[in-house]
Amino acid sequence: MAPTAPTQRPTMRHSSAFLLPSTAPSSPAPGPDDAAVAVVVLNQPLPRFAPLLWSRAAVRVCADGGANRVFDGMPALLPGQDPDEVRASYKPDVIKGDMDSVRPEVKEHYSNLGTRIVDESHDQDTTDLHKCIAFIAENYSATNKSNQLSILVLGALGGRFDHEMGNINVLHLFPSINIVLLSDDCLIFLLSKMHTHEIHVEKSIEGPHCGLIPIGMPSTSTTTTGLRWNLDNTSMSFGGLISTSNIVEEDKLTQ
Ligand SMILES: Nc1ncnc2c1ncn2[C@@H]1O[C@H](COP(=O)(O)OP(=O)(O)OP(=O)(O)O)[C@@H](O)[C@H]1O
Ligand SMILES: Cc1ncc(C[n+]2csc(CCO)c2C)c(N)n1
Repeated sequence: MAPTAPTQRPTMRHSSAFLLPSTAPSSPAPGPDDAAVAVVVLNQPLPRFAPLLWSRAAVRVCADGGANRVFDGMPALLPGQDPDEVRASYKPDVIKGDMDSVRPEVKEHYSNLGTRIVDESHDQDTTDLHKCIAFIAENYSATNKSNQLSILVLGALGGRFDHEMGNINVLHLFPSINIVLLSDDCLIFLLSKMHTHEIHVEKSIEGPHCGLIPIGMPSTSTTTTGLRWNLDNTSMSFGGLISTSNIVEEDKLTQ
């Protein structure tokens, strides 16, 4: 019998250039060839780089109580500026969720400025983040055919563990969308098995640590380049090997 040809998986490119200040001398900030960015704000303290990412985003969505964080937190992160002006400039396009956390005066404030309010209080089986990603996938990904859309989720890590797990589950629910979960200290994304992956590391702002964690299911065979402890056709699972405290050695990692 003839050997089966190896199946070609498309390559997904990952870059955190969206976090670079526009004044960085060596690496340019995101340009026209970079992915279009959508920002989702969760109900957690805003990361310090929230104003930068907000200003780079093509669409800004607040998950329910995330709107309170923008209302209270953007003026706090920009102390030299008038709070009312900050609130007028940092206006969400959409607030979506089951609306049990957004304060009534915050909802009214943004509604009066033209923010679209999508009340899904009837759905108590999906999280507010899930609702927001589904909304972006339905309404915005088709308009970005030439440019891959990256969805940056602010405040997704470092809070309540059940919420963190719910946030990670959303990565598995939308494996072909490039979703990045962010906090002040960490960023994570899914390396879907439908793709191979190229990760461009911005050493000025990320690393040197990089973990590969088989969350959700074991990985039967993982091969990497660019790390200090590369995997070579290695399986990973909880109860077996998982790659924590690995270290980035090159600007480009592959998996
Ligand atoms: N402590 C947290 N840690 C991580 N993510 C969070 C945390 N709190 C909220 N989130 C995220 O923000 C989204 C909106 O939060 P919000 O508090 O409005 O949700 P909720 O459904 O009312 O939560 P709860 O389970 O507390 O009723 C959630 O869907 C979740 O993704
Ligand atoms: C098995 C099961 N566990 C938990 C919930 C609760 N829940 C999950 S998502 C959500 C909405 C949060 O905004 C709520 C209340 C459920 N429905 N089903």
